[in-house]
Amino acid sequence: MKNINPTTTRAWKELDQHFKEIKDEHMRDMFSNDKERAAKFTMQWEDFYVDISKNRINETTRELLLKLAEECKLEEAIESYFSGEAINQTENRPVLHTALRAAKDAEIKVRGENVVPEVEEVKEKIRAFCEEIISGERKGYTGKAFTDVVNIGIGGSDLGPVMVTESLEFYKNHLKMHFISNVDGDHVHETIKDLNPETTLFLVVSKTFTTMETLSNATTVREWFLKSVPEKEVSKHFVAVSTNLEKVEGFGIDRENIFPMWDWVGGRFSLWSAVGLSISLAIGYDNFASLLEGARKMDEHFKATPFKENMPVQLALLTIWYNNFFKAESEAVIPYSQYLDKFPSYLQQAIMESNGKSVDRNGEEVDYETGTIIWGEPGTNSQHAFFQLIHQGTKLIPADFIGFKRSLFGDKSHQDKLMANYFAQTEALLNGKSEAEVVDELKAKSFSQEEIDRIKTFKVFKGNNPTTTILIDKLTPESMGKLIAMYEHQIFVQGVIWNIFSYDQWGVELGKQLANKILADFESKSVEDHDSSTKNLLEFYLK
Ligand SMILES: O=P(O)(O)OC[C@H]1O[C@](O)(CO)[C@@H](O)[C@@H]1O
Repeated sequence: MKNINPTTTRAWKELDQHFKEIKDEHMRDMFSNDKERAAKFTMQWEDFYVDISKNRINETTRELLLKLAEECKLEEAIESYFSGEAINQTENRPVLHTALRAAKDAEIKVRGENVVPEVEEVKEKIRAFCEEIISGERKGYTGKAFTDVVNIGIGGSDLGPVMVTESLEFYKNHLKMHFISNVDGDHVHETIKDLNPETTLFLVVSKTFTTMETLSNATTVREWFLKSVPEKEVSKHFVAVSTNLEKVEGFGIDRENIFPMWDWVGGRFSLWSAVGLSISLAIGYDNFASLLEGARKMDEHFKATPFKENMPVQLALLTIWYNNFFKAESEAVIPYSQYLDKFPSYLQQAIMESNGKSVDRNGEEVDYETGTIIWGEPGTNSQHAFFQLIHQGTKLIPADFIGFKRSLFGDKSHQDKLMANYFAQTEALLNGKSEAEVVDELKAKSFSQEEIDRIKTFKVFKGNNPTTTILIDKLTPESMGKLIAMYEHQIFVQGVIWNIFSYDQWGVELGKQLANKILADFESKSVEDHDSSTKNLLEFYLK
């Protein structure tokens, strides 16, 4: 059976027509014409309150988007996703990050074998290891307890761990965490310069153990370590997380110091596996388990909730509405919590590496837009940086506003100011400010008519800028797990509707191959085999 091109569905055609009817409607009027609007477009589940009413949709839009999901066989796709079918067809693998947080007694089969017992075994290894390191029972080569942990990894082997570790900083213990990702030697040396090898633990994290950045960084760190420590002590200070046990052993890390993972876990969805070892070390295994539990609850919500009330489904359908009908070029994610500083960068990999595809599941070039561009920064900082463009620029930028009802230190005065801004921005983006309002305001400030006429147009805000408000009770390991999993499933739904394979990343391979070629050219000092621009640049660099 051919996979469905979404643009050939009846729902798509109806959405096209519906879009023409609704595209100029102002959300201000939608609200004043329907007093029930907010209630109709709000979803509540556990500690999550998600309000999508400040979006340029009405009930018909929602119905048609749901019809699109049905025609694209979303329900069947979810079943295949969770049951371990090889939905990553270009790599012939299942996509089972959900198995990493499944209940202990769940049965999830990969190639006929239930993988849950093996997952539990690795979790037990993580738990025991973290407890020994945190308590100081397991020590470095001179008998001192560990004080610092360095995670060496890149992409999914870095972004998830660093983002969660920083997001859950409040729950952290005494261990100081460091993350080395970039192959930039300055990054490596800046990180290790003040570390004491006697009390530092290194985690080399690479699913494939072939990634140039991680192997180079790990080699440099190992050499630095061996400058002051005998080689036999490496096993006390270096552990690895990988699927590639032979390569790790080849690097000189003992088999008992390897935490395995599996090819059915995609790098950008791997923080729930042993890739999250740094998270578990930083916040303790019990908190790591709560993070997983939150994600498991979101998995259940996603599987069992009717699509109309289903948070990941509704968020995904909105992105399709803006991306494919409004032709919005990007989406912003604005967390109103400084702890979530790295959340937008984490989502950039999760979303853009997954859905940046232009060939559909039939192997044909798509003739519609896919993958959305994601960017963002925490509020209120971002209000003083790029919000001007969202409010008064020419581009339509739908934005997710993530906030928490309660702060962690309980400073109500700050929390109220932070959240006043959070609510105010979505209200301002919705309503804008009309010319009449601007004129009244200027008159009240005793501006002359001449001055009013001169400046009024600059002060008008058109409004009608869509936002989704994701309001969560409190930032905890569990709510963080739910939040991340919500976006993971949003990515899945987008991929199903766009009819693309979300779980490979062939697009990053070419650059890697060329980097290796150029590295070889540096050695041989021969740069002939390049386009003239690259050749000139290489010559200039080598001079
Ligand atoms: O964990 P590895 O195998 O070192 O890969 C790191 C990253 O490289 C990629 O394969 C490509 O950037 C990512 O998907 C992955 O997260």
